Amino acid sequence: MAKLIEKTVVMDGKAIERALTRIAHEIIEKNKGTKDVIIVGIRKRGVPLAERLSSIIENIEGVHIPIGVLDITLYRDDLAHMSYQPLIQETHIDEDITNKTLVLVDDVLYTGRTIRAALDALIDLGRPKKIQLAVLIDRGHRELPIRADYVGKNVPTATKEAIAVKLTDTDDCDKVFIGEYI
Ligand SMILES: O=P(O)(O)OC[C@H]1O[C@H](OP(=O)(O)OP(=O)(O)O)[C@H](O)[C@@H]1O
Ligand SMILES: O=c1cc[nH]c(=O)[nH]1
Repeated sequence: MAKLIEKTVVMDGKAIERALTRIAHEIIEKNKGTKDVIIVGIRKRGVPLAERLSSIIENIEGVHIPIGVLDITLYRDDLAHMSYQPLIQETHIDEDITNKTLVLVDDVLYTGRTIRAALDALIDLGRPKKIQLAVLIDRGHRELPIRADYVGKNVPTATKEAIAVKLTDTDDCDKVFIGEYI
């Protein structure tokens, strides 16, 4: 199993908090408020990011935004290996998504395969009015015509590198670094 070595820290906890606060404002602005907005986090780290966005929006607007969860696993040898297949494990969205604005949230956007699988799963559930995408990091290297509406930080990377997002909810701290497999 390849080991990921930390090379460069690209966001610390403060930077992550500021980026999420900006994205929360952008979501409110783009949707002219929060009516009919549901935030859907992709496990694993998209879920705490979705919760943080929902709570920031609630602080700004005084409105609770419902959260849904998609569990999608990528089958592959390691992150440097390009051809992997996303598999939908579970979908938990309590609300009816018909005519709603869904904001999908993930930590890293890379090839776009996870988001394509997420779109398939959401469209199977019903007919949302629109689906938007928020990611903490866009590292480039798309293999599908997918782009994010809200980006915390664009981080150009080499394919041999990997982005690691660490969040206190799932790890020991809040930080994003570029690493390399050895
Ligand atoms: O654009 P893509 O090429 O699909 O890559 C992005 C996905 O890869 C990572 O998930 P990972 O499989 O590492 O799972 P994790 O979220 O549990 O860390 C990341 O969280 C995204 O979901
Ligand atoms: O570098 C990458 C690519 C996909 N997913 C990650 O979490 N990091």
